Amino acid sequence: MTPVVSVQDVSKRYRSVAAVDGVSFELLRNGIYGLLGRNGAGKTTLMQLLTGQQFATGGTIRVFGADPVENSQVLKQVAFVKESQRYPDTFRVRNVLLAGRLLFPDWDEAFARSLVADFDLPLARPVKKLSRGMLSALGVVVGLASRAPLTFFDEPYLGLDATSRQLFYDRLLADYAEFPRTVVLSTHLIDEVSDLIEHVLLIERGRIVLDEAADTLRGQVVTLTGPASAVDQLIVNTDELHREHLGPLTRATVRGDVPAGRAREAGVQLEPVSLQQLVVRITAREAVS
Ligand SMILES: Nc1ncnc2c1ncn2[C@@H]1O[C@H](COP(=O)(O)OP(=O)(O)OP(=O)(O)O)[C@@H](O)[C@H]1O
Repeated sequence: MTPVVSVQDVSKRYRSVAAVDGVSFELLRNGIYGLLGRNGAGKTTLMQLLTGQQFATGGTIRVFGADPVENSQVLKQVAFVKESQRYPDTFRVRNVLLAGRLLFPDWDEAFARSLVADFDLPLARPVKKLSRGMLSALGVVVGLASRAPLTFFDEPYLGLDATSRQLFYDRLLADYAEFPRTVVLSTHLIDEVSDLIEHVLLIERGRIVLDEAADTLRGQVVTLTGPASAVDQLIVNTDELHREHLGPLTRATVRGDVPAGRAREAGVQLEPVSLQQLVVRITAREAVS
């Protein structure tokens, strides 16, 4: 299958900072990708590169088979919802919807209107008079109603309350089921989106350190707690992400197969690891190395 996005050895330098440092990956048609990573890891820069808003210092980027920079054929299929989105000073909420209708070929006006009602947005209010959370909700409305085949949400929910965030997740999932597309969601609220994400891209200091299906990860990462020698024997063929000592016990987080039966016999307790814990463990390890 031809990927929607193909990135090969791409870098972006800002003077001495390597914001993106030789990354290669693909985004396939119809999937919800979580683009995760710590502050300053390079997530926004990567999305700017993929949406033609920045020039790469090196490497090759193909979006729908072509270079996205100043390519209207590509860019009309791409929506980029960012926390810092600016609108013209005179715009009211309804002007933003009109702009969406004009910009995006797959825009669904009825869906946009129902989302506006869901988020309780006042159509006639000037955008600059919206609260912080309402502004974020407006971005979410545009991103969802655009039905763009490639949609980026870059931390779209600054100021959004928990109920509105849940509304976003629910509407995204329901609409995605009916109109599958490629969605990239960058967020620090990993626990909240862990059931939504089908594929994880983890970036740390400009490099991709994890590119894996979420289902694969769910079964693969565990924490073992038990006597050190028993833990050590069980994890010989795994990738150790973290280890701590709790008195006589060792607690190790690993990626790989750990035989549950043998663990039980050895008095070692196995616990699943959440996506958020996994991200914390991997980024902490990368920071040390
Ligand atoms: N225009 C710029 N000029 C100089 N440095 C920049 C510029 N934009 C980003 N950077 C640097 O590039 C690195 C990556 O920044 P980026 O905004 O992509 O990170 P991020 O993963 O989106 O972070 P956060 O989660 O905090 O939003 C940071 O060190 C940042 O300071």
